[in-house]
Amino acid sequence: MSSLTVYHQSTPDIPNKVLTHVEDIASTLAEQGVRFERWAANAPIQPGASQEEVIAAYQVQIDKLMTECGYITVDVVSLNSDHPQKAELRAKFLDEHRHAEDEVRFFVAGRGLFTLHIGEYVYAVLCEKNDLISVPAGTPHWFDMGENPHFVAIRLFNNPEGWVAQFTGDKIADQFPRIDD
Ligand SMILES: CSCCC(=O)/C(O)=C/O
Ligand SMILES: [Fe+2]
Ligand code: NI
Repeated sequence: MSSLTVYHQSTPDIPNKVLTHVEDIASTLAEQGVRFERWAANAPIQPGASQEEVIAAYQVQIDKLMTECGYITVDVVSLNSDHPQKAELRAKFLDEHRHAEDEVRFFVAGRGLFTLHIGEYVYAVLCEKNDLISVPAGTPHWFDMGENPHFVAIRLFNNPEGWVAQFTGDKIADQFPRIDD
């Protein structure tokens, strides 16, 4: 079940609130400029599926986002627990970073935990299959896929280079809960 847990940055052990209804998650995140929507990811895609397979299965949804929002690049992160670089990839995304463009991710299988650091608050968004999230450019955040990743996310970018991150150097992510494996 998708969820949103909100903390003050000084109390990583004590959530201020935990939301599980999609409308509550979406409205709370919208107050911070974050888009969260429930889409339909009905194609039989499994973690480990190729980028080509995933893009072909979701071309309609990708075209809609590209046309509506002006994204120009798309790629896919498709990981299962057999991936040989799973530990390195986990560590990279767990380091707090920002992007110069919106972070747009459509989960079409599995799940992952995005944690956003906005002002003094921390918003941990457990995204699952069917969830679309768009985090505004410049928002410090990190992402946990767990020790045994199991997800497929379509990523859209408004630059030709695709994934580019500026790491903040802040080790705050180490204090906050990670995904339950
Ligand atoms: C869920 S897609 C992989 C993670 C990613 O692209 C990112 O930028 C995490 O912050
Ligand atoms: Fe990111
Ligand atoms: Ni699954």
